[in-house]
Amino acid sequence: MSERVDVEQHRADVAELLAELADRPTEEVSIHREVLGRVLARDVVAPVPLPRFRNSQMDGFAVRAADVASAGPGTPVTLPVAGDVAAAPGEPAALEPGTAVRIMTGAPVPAGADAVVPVEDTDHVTFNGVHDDSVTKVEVLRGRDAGEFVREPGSDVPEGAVVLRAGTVLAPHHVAAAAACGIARLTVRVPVSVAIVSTGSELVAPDGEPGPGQIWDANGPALAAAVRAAGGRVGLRLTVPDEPEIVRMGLERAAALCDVVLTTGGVSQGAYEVVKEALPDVTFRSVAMQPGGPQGLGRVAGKPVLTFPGNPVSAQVSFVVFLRDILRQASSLPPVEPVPAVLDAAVGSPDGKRQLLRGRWVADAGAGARVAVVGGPGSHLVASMAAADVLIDVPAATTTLSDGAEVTVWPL
Ligand SMILES: Nc1nc2c(c(=O)[nH]1)N[C@H]1C(S)=C(S)[C@@H](COP(=O)(O)OP(=O)(O)OC[C@H]3O[C@@H](n4cnc5c(N)ncnc54)[C@H](O)[C@@H]3O)O[C@H]1N2
Ligand code: MOO
Repeated sequence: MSERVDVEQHRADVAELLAELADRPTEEVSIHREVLGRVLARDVVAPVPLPRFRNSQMDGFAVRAADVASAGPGTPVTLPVAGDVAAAPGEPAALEPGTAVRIMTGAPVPAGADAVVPVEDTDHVTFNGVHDDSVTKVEVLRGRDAGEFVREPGSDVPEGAVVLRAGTVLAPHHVAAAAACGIARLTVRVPVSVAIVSTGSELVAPDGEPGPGQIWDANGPALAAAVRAAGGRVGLRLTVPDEPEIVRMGLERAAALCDVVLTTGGVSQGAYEVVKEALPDVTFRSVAMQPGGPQGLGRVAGKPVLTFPGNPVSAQVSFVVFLRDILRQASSLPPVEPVPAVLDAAVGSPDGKRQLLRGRWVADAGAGARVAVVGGPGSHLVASMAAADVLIDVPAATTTLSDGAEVTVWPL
C-alpha cells in the first residue's frame, strides 16, 4: 500500500473525485411509463385548481341551504325536482330558488345551489342505480348548512400551488396527483450510470454451477442493488477473471458506457492483484477501517473509478461509507444520516482502525435505541450482514466499549 489514510480523508477524496456528479441533467418521462422510484427534479405546480369546478360529494339533491333549513324529524321540506345532473360533460342550468335537482357524486353543482342533501336524508332513501327522469318532488328530512357536501374549486389544491416537491421519489399516489392535474409528463433526474466490475477467476454468477474452488459472485448483485437503492442506474455489470488485460478491457468498456466505474477485488497484497495492475494511474491506499481497508480511487479512460475490496462485507460497507450518499445526492435524495444508539453488550475493537460492526436493533429502531452486535468482524460473513440493520461505528482509538455505551450507527 502506498499510503494510509483515515476514513474521513478517503471520504473527502472520493467526494472530490465525484464532484462532477453533483449537477445531474434532467429528462421528461411520461406518467404512463416507468416513473415509479424516479426522483422529481422540479416542483410540480397545479396548472388548475383541484377540484377544477364545484361538484357534489354525494349522490343526492342540490338545494339552497336556506330552503331546507327548517327540515327535521317530523318537519320535512318538500321541493319540486327540476332535473338531473350526472358526472358527465356539460354545465347544468342554474337552480331556481325553492327547487332541487337530483345530483350525482362528482357532478357540477348548479349555480344558485349551495348544499347537497344526501339521498339517504330524503324520502327517496337511495337512487339504487335507477335513472328516473320522472322524479318530480323530494321530501328533505334533514336541513344542511351552506357548503355541506359541496367540493369547492381549489379546496384540494389551488391553482399555482405546489402539488409535488422536487426530490419526491415517485410512488403511485404521486402519479395520481399529477394525472388529476392533467400533467402527463414529469421532469426527473437522469440517474447516475454506474458500471460494476467484479474481478476474480473464482467467481460464478449466482445462477451458475460453481466447480471446485469457485464461489458465487455476491458483490456484483449486491452493489447493483445498492446502486439502484441509492437512485442510480446500473449501466453495465461485468465479471472478469484475474487477467490484467481482460480487466483493463472490461474497465475501458465500463468507462465508455457509464458515469462511474466500481470494481471489487484484486486490491490487497496477494499475487493476483489485477485491479492494481490494470489501473496504474489509480491511487491505492489503506484506509484505517475494518471492513473496507484496501481502497483505490482515480480515473480510467477519463471516468472516475473506485476500487472496493473483494470480501463481500467489505464491498458493501465501502459502498455505504464512501458512495451511498454521493449517489443519493446526485439523485436529489436526502442523505442517510448516522444516528446515536446505545450498545446492548460490551465489545472490543483493535486499536488504530475504525470498526464498522454489523448491528441489529434490539427493540425499537431509531435514535437512542439499543443495538446489538450481529456476528463477528470477519469480512466474509455475508449472512451476519444480512441479519443486520445498521453498521455500528467504533472510533479508531477505541479498544473497548461497555454495555450501555453510546455509539453512532449507520442505517443500512
Ligand atoms: N497479506 C494480506 N492479505 C490481505 C490483506 C492485507 O492487508 N495483507 N488485506 C485483507 C483485506 S482487509 C481484504 S478486504 C482483502 C481484500 O482483498 P482483495 O480486494 O484483493 O479481494 P480478493 O483477494 O479478490 O478477494 C477477497 C475475498 O473476497 C472474495 N470475493 C472477491 N470477489 C467476490 C465477489 N464478487 N463475490 C463474493 N466474494 C468475492 C474472494 O474470493 C476472497 O475470499 O484482502 C485481505 N488479504
Ligand atoms: O479491510 Mo478488509 O475489508 O477487513 O476485509
